[in-house]
Amino acid sequence: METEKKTQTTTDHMTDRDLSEQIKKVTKESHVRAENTELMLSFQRGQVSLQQYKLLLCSLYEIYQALEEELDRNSDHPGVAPIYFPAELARLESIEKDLEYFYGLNWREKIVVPGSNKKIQPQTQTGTPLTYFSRTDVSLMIIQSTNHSYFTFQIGKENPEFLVAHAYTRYLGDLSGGQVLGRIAQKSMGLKGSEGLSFFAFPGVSSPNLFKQLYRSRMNSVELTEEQRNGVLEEAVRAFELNIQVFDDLQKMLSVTENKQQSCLAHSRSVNSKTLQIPGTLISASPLLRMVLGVFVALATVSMGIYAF
Ligand code: HEM
Repeated sequence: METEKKTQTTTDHMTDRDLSEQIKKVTKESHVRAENTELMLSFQRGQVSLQQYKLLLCSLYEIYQALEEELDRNSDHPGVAPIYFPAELARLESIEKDLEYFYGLNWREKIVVPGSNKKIQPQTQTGTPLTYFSRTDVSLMIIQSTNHSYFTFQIGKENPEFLVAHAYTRYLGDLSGGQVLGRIAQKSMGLKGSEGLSFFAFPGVSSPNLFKQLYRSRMNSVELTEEQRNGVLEEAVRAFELNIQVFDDLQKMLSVTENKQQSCLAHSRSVNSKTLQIPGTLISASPLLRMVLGVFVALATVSMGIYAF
């Protein structure tokens, strides 16, 4: 892009007083931890499942909705204007496209919640660790994402100059490791072409590397007092932590769902329930399907009994 070329030269002279260098340094350790979350390791091993990816998209939807709303609202703020690149970076629409691909046209109804977010907020305002499980796994996830949204909203209102920390963490990550992850995800899930993978595509960015250079130089052009600069650096570490937390919780949620499904089958307890719940999807279990499952479980139990005998 034209803008990329124009500012490229300015990035050759970075100093360790540059925000882009400082932010990279202070988040280095968090980056390693983010890379080593179970979810990210699944990606790197080429073992990401459709279920993991779909849940990740739901979380990202919440995160980018909050982030981009705040960036848009503060786009004229001197701390935001230089790093405001909606045409090149905005992810919300592409995530919506992917969610529509996986969940269908009425994906909003299926992935549940927002709307009730606001009522849930007092829970998160205290910064209480999100350890409790709510009614469904999906709303649990939304509560976690809301935690992220809450922080973004709060800083957008009180310290818009801190938004650069959140924007850096997500967008530069998406333009770096994210590019490789997109290709891995496509292979591991056996997706055709780019369907369901819009999140990873940046049609407005012809060269991610050049664009990252431009972005860094814009970050460095933001004028900050010493106190604000320290605040931004702290916020960046926090942004990484929030991402790690979302990934960890998402993974925990998946194992809870898997366990639930297993115990559901093992004990054939679905007498009263007409649905098998999988985050974001409700698979209706018809009476016939339930009967077949029941017979299957009974046969398995009998065969195990015979084997043990
Ligand atoms: C599988 C997981 C990941 C891999 C393999 C990965 C890999 C990479 C690589 C290779 C770079 C380029 C480093 C450089 O240019 O010096 C990078 C940069 C970056 N990554 Fe990641 N990453 C992963 C996860 C994440 C996550 C989860 C986040 C944040 C939520 C993130 C945020 C960033 C950021 C902000 C940068 C830009 C650093 C800078 O140039 O200042 N990464 N990542």
